[in-house]
Amino acid sequence: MTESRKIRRAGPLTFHGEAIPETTTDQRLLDRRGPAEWVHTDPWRVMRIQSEFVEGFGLLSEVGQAVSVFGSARTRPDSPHYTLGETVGAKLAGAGYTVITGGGPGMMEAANKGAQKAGGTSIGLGIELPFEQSLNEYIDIGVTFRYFFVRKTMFVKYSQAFVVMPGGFGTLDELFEAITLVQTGKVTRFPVVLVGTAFWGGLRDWIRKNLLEEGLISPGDPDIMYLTDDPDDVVSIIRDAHVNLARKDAEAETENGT
Ligand SMILES: C/C(=C\CNc1ncnc2c1ncn2[C@@H]1O[C@H](COP(=O)(O)O)[C@@H](O)[C@H]1O)CO
Repeated sequence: MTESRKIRRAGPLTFHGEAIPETTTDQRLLDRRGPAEWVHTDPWRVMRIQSEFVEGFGLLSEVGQAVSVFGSARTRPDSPHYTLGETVGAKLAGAGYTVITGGGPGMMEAANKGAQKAGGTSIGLGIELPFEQSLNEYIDIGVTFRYFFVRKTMFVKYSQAFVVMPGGFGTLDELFEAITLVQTGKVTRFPVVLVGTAFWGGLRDWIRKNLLEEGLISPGDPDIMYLTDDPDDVVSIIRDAHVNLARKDAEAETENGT
């Protein structure tokens, strides 16, 4: 009778005889610490980035129709802009939209507050910053990201419109990212509504004069942005855009015979 060769199965792998490792996978994981520098390397960061996507998708994938509201982190609660942001948040919630913001103070807080007080769902997608900051107190569901670009993906993927209140560099970054995505056809069903004609009118004029007249954008591009002062308009612009898109979808389906 021949002596049977030793065998080790490790997950999908099978080792025989001399090929059997000295330790098991669990021993290598649990039995010693080893050096720690690798947690500060890019390959490990990729894993952390991946886990942020996983957490974000997991948290937000069951959220219904949602609108992201952007605006200054510095607006004070006694500012008329704050009151306007609160009203916009409330109107969006009243129309059945979940309100998503950056979860911070100022206009983000205003929109979250309005949405929550109106009985809607209020979400904050916070960002780790060099200084201590917690999510504002008007958030039902919150997550804090390490990476700006992961967080930006969440705003775009899980909202059906962007509302942009008065703000500074961060707000402008979010606005220009949104209109670039629409301009390049990366998102196709996405109204971008700027609230505050006195605040935003100058930017729209500048875009028309300097970008359109110079041929740096196409004639239809300025129209990617809607401008209004009226919170009711915000809701109807978004609703109408979605109704039009649904109608176009239905027409396309009929044409394709699907
Ligand atoms: C400046 C202060 C706090 C910053 N905290 C923020 N928390 C969450 N999100 C933020 C914060 N700052 C900027 N953002 C994002 O950019 C937009 C606002 O930027 P702006 O430069 O103030 O216009 C906003 O929509 C966020 O998504 C001190 O309190």
